[in-house]
Amino acid sequence: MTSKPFTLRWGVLATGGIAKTFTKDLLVDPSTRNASDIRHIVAAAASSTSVSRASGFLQEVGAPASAKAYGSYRDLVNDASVDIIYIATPHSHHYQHTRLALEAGKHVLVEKPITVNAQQARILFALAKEKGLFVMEAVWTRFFPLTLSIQDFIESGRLGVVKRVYADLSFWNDVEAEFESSHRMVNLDLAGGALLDLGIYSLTWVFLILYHLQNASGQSGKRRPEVKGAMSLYAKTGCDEMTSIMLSFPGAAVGSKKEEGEEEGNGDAHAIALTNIRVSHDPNTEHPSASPVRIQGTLGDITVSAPSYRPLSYTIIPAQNANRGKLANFEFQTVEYQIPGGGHGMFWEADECARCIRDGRLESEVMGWEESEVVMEIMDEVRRQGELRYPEVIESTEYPLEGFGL
Ligand SMILES: NC(=O)C1=CN([C@@H]2O[C@H](COP(=O)(O)OP(=O)(O)OC[C@H]3O[C@@H](n4cnc5c(N)ncnc54)[C@H](OP(=O)(O)O)[C@@H]3O)[C@@H](O)[C@H]2O)C=CC1
Ligand SMILES: O=C1OC[C@@H](O)[C@H](O)[C@H]1O
Repeated sequence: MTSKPFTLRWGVLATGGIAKTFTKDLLVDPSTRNASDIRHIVAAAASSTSVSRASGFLQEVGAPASAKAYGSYRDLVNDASVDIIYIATPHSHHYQHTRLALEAGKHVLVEKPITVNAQQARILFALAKEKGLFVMEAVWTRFFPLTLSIQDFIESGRLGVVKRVYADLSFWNDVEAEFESSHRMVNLDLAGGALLDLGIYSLTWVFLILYHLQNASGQSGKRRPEVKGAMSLYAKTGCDEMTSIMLSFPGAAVGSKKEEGEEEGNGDAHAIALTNIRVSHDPNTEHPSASPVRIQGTLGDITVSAPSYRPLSYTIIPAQNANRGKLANFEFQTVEYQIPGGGHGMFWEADECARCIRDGRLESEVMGWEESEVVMEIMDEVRRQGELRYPEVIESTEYPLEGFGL
């Protein structure tokens, strides 16, 4: 007997670039990705600019005629026919808009980075817990079958003990010519800059392996890394244009299979997380650079194709040399993926929201609250070391504040 799929009704808050991409993915038939247990309905969208912008958006993405258009975010979160709000405003606005939705009793999927600092994230998670609502940071890369397959491979122990992860997401921009000072990539009032927009993916790859896969049993929790950052600021706006982070995970190397009774811990692991808006991880597509993500175990490497936020292949490379030969039990292989259904690949995170809400879970195990919080703490620390502070109004935890279209 097949049971009816669980239906999740979405309200889209904001009508910019990623809101369009995500909403189109919501409309992709889940059966194209072999998902028969859930379905998504685009129930409404809101623009802070005008109701006509919201209706133009709904038309453009191909939403059903029943979808409602609102000219205010508050009206959207108060719509009884909406279960979950997808927040796609600039980073600076995530805290205020997530609170708006939670206070109205709605579940939330909020674009990355969840907030501009860790304290804001903590408050949101506490509020969601108090109200019994689901909240997740929309780090879509975590939900790709490719990503889960890499994690499985490492957990199986076949790569040995992971000692080092290198991850880069950087773009070759003519910053002065391409970005007006008001552009969200460089505007400090919108928490612009490389770290929060792109560097979060480099940290994501580090965390997917060296944090997420840590075996925390028998310890008081997962081991957090020590962090050293280098940051250079863009003279025109003060946002970060280059940020490089070294992380050391003491005694937290992951990957080997432990035998019964064996001591916890595989020694240290190191990571390098890079981001830049002056030079690229791959400046010339005719002559591709080395992989932007490299995971190095004692039995071999995994390299991941660019771009690191939406890779379509990875390669497993068994370590081998004249002295030691090959100890790994796998062969060199490139594994290729396609995004099904003509979508962009954002539907997998939407499916996760539906399943969590269906099952009464307030947080996802793939992108849980604690991990979002620790990543934010690292970005706070790197900013502290780099002396980058955003304007008080967007670092604030006060709510509600004027000027956020509430
Ligand atoms: N997961 C991913 O792959 C991606 C994620 N992102 C994330 O999504 C978020 C939005 O990025 P993106 O869609 O590219 O941004 P856009 O600038 O294209 O869109 C942002 C939207 O937010 C609304 N908004 C509300 N207040 C403001 C304000 N003060 N200034 C500007 N816009 C405002 C506007 O919609 P309206 O007028 O309708 O209210 C605007 O269209 C960011 O947090 C970014 O990190 C971005 C790109 C890719
Ligand atoms: O999340 C993102 O991924 C792709 C980038 O181009 C974009 O700026 C960023 O927000």
